[in-house]
Amino acid sequence: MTQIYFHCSFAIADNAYRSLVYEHREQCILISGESGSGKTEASKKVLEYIAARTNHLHNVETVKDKLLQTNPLLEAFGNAKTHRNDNSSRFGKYMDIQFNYEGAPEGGHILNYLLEKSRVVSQMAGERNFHIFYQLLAGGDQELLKHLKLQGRPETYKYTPDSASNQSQRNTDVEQFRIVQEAMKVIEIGASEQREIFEIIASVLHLGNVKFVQNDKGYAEILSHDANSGNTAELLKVNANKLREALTHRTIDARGDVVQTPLDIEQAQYARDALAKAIYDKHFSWLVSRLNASLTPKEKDLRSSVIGILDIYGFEIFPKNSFEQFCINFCNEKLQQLFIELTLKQEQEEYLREGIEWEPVEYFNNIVICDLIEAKHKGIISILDDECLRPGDATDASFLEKLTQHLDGHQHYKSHRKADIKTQKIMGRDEFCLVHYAGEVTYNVNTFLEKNNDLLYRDVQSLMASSHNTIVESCFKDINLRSKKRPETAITQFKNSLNDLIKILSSKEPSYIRCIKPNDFKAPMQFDEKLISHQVKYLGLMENLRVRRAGFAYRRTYEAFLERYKCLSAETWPNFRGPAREGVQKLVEALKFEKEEYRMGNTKIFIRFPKTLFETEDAYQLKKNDIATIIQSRWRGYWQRKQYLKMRNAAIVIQKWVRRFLAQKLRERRKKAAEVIRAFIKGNKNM
Ligand SMILES: Nc1ncnc2c1ncn2[C@@H]1O[C@H](COP(=O)(O)OP(=O)(O)OP(=O)(O)O)[C@@H](O)[C@H]1O
Repeated sequence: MTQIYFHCSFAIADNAYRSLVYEHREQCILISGESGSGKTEASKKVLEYIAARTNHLHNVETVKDKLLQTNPLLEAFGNAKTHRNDNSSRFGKYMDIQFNYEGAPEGGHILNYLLEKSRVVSQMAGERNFHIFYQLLAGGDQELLKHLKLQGRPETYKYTPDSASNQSQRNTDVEQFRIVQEAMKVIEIGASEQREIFEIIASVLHLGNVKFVQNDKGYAEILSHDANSGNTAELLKVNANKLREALTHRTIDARGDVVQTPLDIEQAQYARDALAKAIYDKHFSWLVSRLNASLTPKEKDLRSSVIGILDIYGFEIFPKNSFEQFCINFCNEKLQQLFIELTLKQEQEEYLREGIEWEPVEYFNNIVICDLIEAKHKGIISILDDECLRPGDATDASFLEKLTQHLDGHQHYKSHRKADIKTQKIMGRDEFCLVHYAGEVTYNVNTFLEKNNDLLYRDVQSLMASSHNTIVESCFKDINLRSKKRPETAITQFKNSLNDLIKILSSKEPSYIRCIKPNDFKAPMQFDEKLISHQVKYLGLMENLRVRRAGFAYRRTYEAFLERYKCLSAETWPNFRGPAREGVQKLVEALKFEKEEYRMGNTKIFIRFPKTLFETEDAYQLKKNDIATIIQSRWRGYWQRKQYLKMRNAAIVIQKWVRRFLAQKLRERRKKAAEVIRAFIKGNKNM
C-alpha cells in the first residue's frame, strides 16, 4: 500500500516533468500536511522519480547524485526528533531542479526558511536537539572526537539531553553519521571544510556547558580555568579571554562614548544561548549556500527551465503555541491564499472569461486572516515590530495589551478579556487566540519580543567575525557592526522571504501533494477520525474537489490543441485551413466525444472525464474505481477508502488519462503511416 501512495507522488512528478519538457511550462510541486504526515518522504519520492525518469540521458549522474544527497545532509542538520515525528524537518525548504533543453537535470537551487533555532538551546522533554549533535557524538571516530574535545555521550552536554534514547537509536546515529560523511563527499565538501563544520557543532556543545559565577559586585564571571569556554574558543578559533569578556560584558556606543557594562548572570546566560543559536543558524544557512554552490550548473544555459518542490512545515496546533507556531501558521495562511488564487479563484475566473456555463462554488477566502497578520501599520506583525523597536520598557505583556487595543472586535481575533466564559477558562491572561482558516490556535505571548528581536550583542558578533574558522568568519563578517540601523526583526525577515517565495510559486504551474496523517504517531494502529477530518478541512481538499469535480480537468488553447492532434482526423490533417476553433470542433467529432464531456470556450477547449476514453462502460467504471485506490495513501490509512471515494474524479489522474488517450491515438496514427510507407517501399521494390 505504501507503494500505492508513492505512485501518487510519482504520477504528479511525471505530470510535472512532461508539462515542463513537452509543453515548456515551468512547474512547482507544493507538498503540504501536518508534521509527520509524510511530506519529506513524498519530496524524496519526487526527486527519486525524476532521477529514474532521466536515466537514459547522458552526463547527468553527478548532478542527480548531488541532488539526492542534499537530503541526508539537510536532514542531519535541520531535522530533529519531536513528539510527532522521529525525523521532523525543523525548517522549510524550496528546491528548484534545473533542466536543460533536453529535459536532463543540470543543477538545482535550495531556499531555506526559518530554522527552529530555539531547539539548539532547549527542547521539550522527550524531544531531541538537531540530529547532527547526536550523530557526531555516536559516529565520530576517536581521532575526530579527541580533536573536538568531545566525550562521546550526549548527556554530558546541556544542549543535548537524551533521556529517551536507547542503543538502537545510537546505532542509527552511527549509521547516519556515516551517510552524512558520504553525502559531504558527493557534494564535494572537502576534508578541511568537514573539519570546520564539526568544529562548529562541537563548539556549540561546549558553549552550552559554559557556567557563570556571580562575582562580589553581583555580575557574571567565567572562571579563567573554565574548560568549556576554553574549548569553545579553541574550536571557534577566537581568543579565549575575549570570548569570556564578550559573554559577560556589553559595549554600548552612546553618541560616540563607548562604555563597557558588565552583565548579570541572567543576561550572560542569554548572551551565551543567543550566540549558540546564531552560530548554528548561520552555519545552517552557510551549508545551504554551500550545497547551492555545488548544485549550480557549470555552464549557464539560457534555455533551462525548472521544477520547484516546496516541502514546508504544516499547520501546527500544540498544547502551548509560541512565536514559532505563529510564524509557521502565518506561512500556511499565505500558502492557502496562494492556493485560492492559483486554483480556486483562477479556475472560476477562467470559466467566466471563456464564457463557459458554470455554477460558482462557495469557499472561504482567508485573505482576511492574512491581512489581520500582515497588514501595514495595523496587522499583528506591525504591532509586534513597533513594540520591539520603540524606546522604553516594551514587554510581552505590553505587546499583548496593544494587540487587544487594536484588534479586539476583529472576527478572527480573540483576547482573553473579550472571550466568552468557556474560552476564558482554557485561555491564559498572557494568551491571544487566532481563528485561522484551519481552526483556532491560542498563542502564548511569552518570549515573542525576545525571539522577534533576535538580539546578538555586538561584542559577540565582532569577535565571531574575527574567527579563524573560515565558515564562522564568513557567516558573521557581513553584519555591518558600525550601522546604527536596527537589523530587520525575525518576523519581518520571514514575511519578506515568504512574499518572495509566493512570487516564485505564482510564476509556475502548481501541482499539489496533500499528505494526511491517519493516526497519532504514538498509536500507529488507531485511526483517528477527528485528526483526519481536521486535516481534510485545513488542506482545503473539499473546496478543491468541489471546484474540480464541477469543472473540466483538461484544457488547451484551440491553436495548441489543433497543432498537437491535427493528425487524428482526415479533415484537419495535414493542415486545417479555417479558424482553429472549427478545426478543434472537427477533431472532437472525430474522437466521438459526447456533448457533456467537453465545452468550447472563447479561446480554449475544455474536456471533462470522457467515457469515450474507454472502450466499454465496464472499463470506464473500473478506471473510476482505480482513482479511489490511487488516492488511498498509506497502508495504515485504509479509512480513506470510506472518506475519499469522492475523490474518484481527481483531476490530475483524469488529465493524465486524457493525455494518454490522445497520445495513444497519435501512436496509432503513426503506426498506420509507417505501415503505409513500408507497404509503399515494398511495392516499389517489387516493381
Ligand atoms: N507513505 C508512507 N507510508 C508509511 N509510512 C510513512 C509514509 N510516509 C511517511 N511515513 C512515515 O512517517 C514518518 C514521517 O514522515 P515525514 O518525515 O516525511 O513527515 P513530514 O510531513 O515531513 O513531517 P515534518 O513536518 O515533521 O518534517 C516517516 O519517518 C515514515 O516513517
